[in-house]
Amino acid sequence: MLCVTDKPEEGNAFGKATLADWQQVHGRLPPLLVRYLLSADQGDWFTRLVAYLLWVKKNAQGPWPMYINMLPKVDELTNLMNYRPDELEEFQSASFAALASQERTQIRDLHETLFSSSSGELKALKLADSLDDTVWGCCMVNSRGFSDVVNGETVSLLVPLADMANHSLSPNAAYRFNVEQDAFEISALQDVEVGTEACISYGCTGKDNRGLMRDYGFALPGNYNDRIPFSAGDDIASQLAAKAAGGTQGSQGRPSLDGWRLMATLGLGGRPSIGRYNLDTAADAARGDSEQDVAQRRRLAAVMSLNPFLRFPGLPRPGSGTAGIPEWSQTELQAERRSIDALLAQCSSMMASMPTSVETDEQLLAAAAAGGSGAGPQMNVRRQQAVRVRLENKNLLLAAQAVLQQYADSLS
Ligand SMILES: C[S@@+](CC[C@H](N)C(=O)[O-])C[C@H]1O[C@@H](n2cnc3c(N)ncnc32)[C@H](O)[C@@H]1O
Repeated sequence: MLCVTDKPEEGNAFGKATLADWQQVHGRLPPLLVRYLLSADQGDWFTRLVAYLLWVKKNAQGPWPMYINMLPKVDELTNLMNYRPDELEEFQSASFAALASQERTQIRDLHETLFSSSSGELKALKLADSLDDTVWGCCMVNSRGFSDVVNGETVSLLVPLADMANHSLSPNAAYRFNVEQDAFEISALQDVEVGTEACISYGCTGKDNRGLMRDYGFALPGNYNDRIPFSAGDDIASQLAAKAAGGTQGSQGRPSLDGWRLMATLGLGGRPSIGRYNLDTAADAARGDSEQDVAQRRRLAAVMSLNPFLRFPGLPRPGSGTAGIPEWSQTELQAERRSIDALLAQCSSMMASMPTSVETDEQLLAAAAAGGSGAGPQMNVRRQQAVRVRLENKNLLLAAQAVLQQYADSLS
């Protein structure tokens, strides 16, 4: 394995000693690389592990060439930093495109200042002849690196073969560094049937699909952390748009929904804390891969997206359904309906801003999976992944529309 630590100085379990052991087995490393790997103040664990991997890729013998050959090639990587500008359009999302180009800029800087064989600080090591080499190394460490805290020391590792385990919201296996055995272990958390995939948790349970795409290059169907970017309607752009459209949004102001009534209608329990409704418990109960769990997580993410617009009159109210919620006057009812309509209109306009339909996206993915020509010759792995992401974004909007419609129907 390749290992770097946050405390590489002598005397720590995984610093100098580990590097010395590695060299005994696999051969000497150049002094410049050893100095870089052991200097805590020069670069963080991430850049040190990338440097280590890039050197191993080009130079190490023994089992390393076989491992490197098993790793995906740069063309196969779907991490956001690897997207080209024309491929970014496939996300149909300004926020994914913005994050991707920010990532690309950062990686170009890192390449030029550190890894580049012609200009970087480590140029004598000839680690990266092109930007693609640096992108590859960074994506590998981002998406395949493990980290663990052992005796107070944070270790970051690349562990051949162990890094084949995929991420699951309901993992049946877990990893740890076993200090007594001096071994990295993946062990089952439960009985695992023959033929069942062993999955671990990447420890990314709080990441939305943008974060997952940035770090790993995949997105989760029904990611509970995803949020619809509803506008409060009080920013200048919305006010101007509302004015141009006849002033309805401006005159109505920020949408506001009765949180108690909405949750009772949707059959959701829980209560708000620190001004924010929390559905983590319900999301925790729907961590499986079944369509039902995916749909439930989307619905919960849709409700959580409405959080900024929820009010909870008469806090604290026990979660006892609609019982005890006072009758509304016609004026109050109309105000509530206007807010629902305003939020539904935002869903429709976000949906309309994406050029393809759910059906088209599904057909494109089915054609790509079947390997037919329906997806067109341009449908490389990054484009396919972007289509999956935009389809997920649309499904989240559909879930929000369903939630809002259910609430609207309950008021009539
Ligand atoms: C550590 S590797 C896991 C093994 C990987 N399948 C392989 O051998 O190349 C991490 C990569 O696997 C993929 N991956 C892991 N978990 C996934 C999941 N739940 N859904 C889709 N792709 C996943 C992503 O491409 C990620 O960057």
